Amino acid sequence: MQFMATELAGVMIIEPDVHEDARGFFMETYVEARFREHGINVAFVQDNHARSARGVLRGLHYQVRHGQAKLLRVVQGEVFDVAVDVRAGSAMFGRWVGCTLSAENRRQLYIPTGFAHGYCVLSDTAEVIYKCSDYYHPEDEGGLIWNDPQVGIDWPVTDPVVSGKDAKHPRLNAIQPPVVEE
Ligand SMILES: Cc1cn([C@H]2C[C@H](O)[C@@H](COP(=O)(O)OP(=O)(O)O[C@H]3O[C@@H](C)C(=O)[C@@H](O)[C@H]3O)O2)c(=O)[nH]c1=O
Repeated sequence: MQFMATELAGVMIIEPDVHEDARGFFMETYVEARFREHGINVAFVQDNHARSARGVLRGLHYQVRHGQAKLLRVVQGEVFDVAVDVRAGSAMFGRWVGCTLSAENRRQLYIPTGFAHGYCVLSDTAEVIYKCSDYYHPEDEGGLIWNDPQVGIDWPVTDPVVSGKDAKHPRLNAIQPPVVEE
């Protein structure tokens, strides 16, 4: 398992060691002690699984008081996955990082609390699974509009399919900032 830093401190790409043999493959996807060695010291309490069609864009989401660190991977298809630093007062406020996650590259993306998250689908369908460090609190959901020019995410899709909810998120300068505990 290799941990690679990104331009946004705290957001990490994790590459598994894949053991292939005549039967198929085996890989470890989460080993608490290894993650801790790399500064990822969270307790995951919820796992999610979503399937989406080509061109779907979900996000950008975070929870305001019940921040969720997330560990994402793709088990079918390919997505472009994005984290945006939305922590008020952060030197990196509004900066984004993106990474292609696919069933083929088997990469994982770790996103700490305080970051908005979203992804778009690059294959006919894609199935994303992820662990979260807090429970879903729908009343606590914060959102950032996916195409805010101030953030300038270079999405590899034009005219994506977004939910009614996601079409209404505010721009960066009007978001409700997440409460980040030190
Ligand atoms: C996120 C979530 C949704 N739901 C329900 C609410 C709703 O009826 C349905 C679909 O919800 P949403 O439209 O919010 O699903 P979705 O747009 O996929 O929401 C997710 O987007 C990505 C980008 C994230 O980062 C996640 O944290 C989460 O916010 O599933 C749950 O029951 N539990 C959950 O944890």
